[in-house]
Amino acid sequence: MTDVSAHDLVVRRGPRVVLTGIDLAVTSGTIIGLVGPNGSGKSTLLRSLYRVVEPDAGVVLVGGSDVWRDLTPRRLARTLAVVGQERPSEFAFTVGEVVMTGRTPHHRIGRGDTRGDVAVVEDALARVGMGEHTNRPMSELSGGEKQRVLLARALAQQPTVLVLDEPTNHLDIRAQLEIMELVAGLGVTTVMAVHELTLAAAYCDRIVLIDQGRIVADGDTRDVLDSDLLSAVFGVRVHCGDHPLTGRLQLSFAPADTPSPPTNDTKVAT
Ligand SMILES: Nc1ncnc2c1ncn2[C@@H]1O[C@H](COP(=O)(O)OP(=O)(O)OP(=O)(O)O)[C@@H](O)[C@H]1O
Repeated sequence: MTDVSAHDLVVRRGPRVVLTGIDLAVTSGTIIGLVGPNGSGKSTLLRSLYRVVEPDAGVVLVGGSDVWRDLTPRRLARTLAVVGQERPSEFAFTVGEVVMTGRTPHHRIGRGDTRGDVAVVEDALARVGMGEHTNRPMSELSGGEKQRVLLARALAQQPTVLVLDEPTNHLDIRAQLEIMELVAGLGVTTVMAVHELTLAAAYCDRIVLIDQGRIVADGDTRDVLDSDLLSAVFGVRVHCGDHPLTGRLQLSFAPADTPSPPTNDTKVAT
């Protein structure tokens, strides 16, 4: 098991400060949901965790190692797998070939794929419901199928840390729930950026709310996904209630200027 932390991170892009004063601690085996408006800095924070954006100040530790000073990208990839927003240029390859690239960090240079690698790839594809698609070209897959394949590639890395940037992008509602159930069942330390706040509420152990490059709340799901806080950050009306089917937190939204119906007795932020 591996924990992840960030200490006093600052990221600048040209004259802009994109992230500042970021402190984050992710305990082994927990799922953290990173939520916030467009452009608030979620992807930049994730990219600094997976060693693509080097912070201008501060430190990122994965399993106690400083990702920039102690780890090469290859060594980090033996521990940490990513499903990012970047779309790889691998669409000339088959599904099986793309997922097999997840085994590369574990290969000695020059070693070919083993039967063990093939078994890991088959298992990863089966887990995301793509076991029948191994030989199809990536170029012909739908957006949701591609997203599942990219998750399978991350699983094939056999990581102890997963970083997911909008993992349910392009997925239909059933697939969203299946993927979140799968991730929750892995028991792997997970940091994910999520726009679907009801999904974040259902599957994350903790929520970190980020706005304009700063963490504005970090805590239990029901404390952070609070109607007043979300209303202030997103500029919309928010209703928090219990999901009628699961009892988990459920959120509904309306434009800021929406009047309440006459007999509304539920908690709604204005
Ligand atoms: N390389 C860059 N150069 C200039 N500005 C950048 C760069 N990368 C990110 N930014 C800016 O930093 C801010 C944060 O971007 P980021 O992608 O981290 O936001 P986000 O919260 O992931 O947004 P979204 O929800 O829209 O995906 C944005 O305003 C973005 O335009």
